[in-house]
Amino acid sequence: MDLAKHHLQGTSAIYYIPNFISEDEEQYLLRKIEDSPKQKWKMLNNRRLQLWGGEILQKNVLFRNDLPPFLNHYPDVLGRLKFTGAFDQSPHKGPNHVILNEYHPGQGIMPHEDGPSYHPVVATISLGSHTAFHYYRYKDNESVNGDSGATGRSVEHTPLLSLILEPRSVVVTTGELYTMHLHGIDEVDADTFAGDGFLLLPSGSQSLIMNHHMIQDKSIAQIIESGGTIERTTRHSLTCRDVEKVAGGR
Ligand SMILES: O=C(O)CCC(=O)C(=O)O
Ligand SMILES: [Fe+2]
Repeated sequence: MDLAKHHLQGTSAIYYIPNFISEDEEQYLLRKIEDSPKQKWKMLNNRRLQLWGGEILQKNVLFRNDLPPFLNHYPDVLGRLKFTGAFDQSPHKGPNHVILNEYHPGQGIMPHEDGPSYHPVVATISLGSHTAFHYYRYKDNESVNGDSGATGRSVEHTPLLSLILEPRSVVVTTGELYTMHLHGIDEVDADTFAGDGFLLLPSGSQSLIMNHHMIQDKSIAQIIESGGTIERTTRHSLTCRDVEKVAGGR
């Protein structure tokens, strides 16, 4: 696959591929997720998740678990990701770890960095619903005191860049956007567009959707261009990465 064809212009290091999986594959994956044992879910305050491929327990080392067949046999999304070439420079030449996140409308994920356990390439597949995904910059020379008393760096309020992720798409983030910036999803029920590619943020300001010209879903594309609101439904995302260090060395 020619990854360069999917490069997001105006960014150093983002690739966006619509319809990375088919509708049948999406339904199959959603069924497998629904059928997964209840105890696989880790409950967080405002989201639940599952870890596949193992757990990162100490010193950024992955203690491996088998990946489920729906990731590496049918529909083999991990093989397909390898084939894009995005992971050619990573130690295992492909993702060995997947986080499944579930977001109901109104749920999201605070701006964060993914940290040093992973090779700095991340591929995220969206299932079931679109979402708006933001990258943020740290503020220069400014720190804040967090709840734990730890001093952190404060984050710019307005995203550096924003994307709409369609169901069945994959977004690949590499380089500085991964290593120096943060990413997050606002906790909103719906996304409202001002037209001409601009998203209205909860703060009232606007952010240009950088991939608006790459959107394949006609109704989503039309609302992004002309203005309007798209309700979110439940979204499942598969965040696929290569953990560099693996217990036992493989
Ligand atoms: O659900 C997403 O698209 C992002 C998830 C994420 O950033 C993470 O799990 O670290
Ligand atoms: Fe993340």
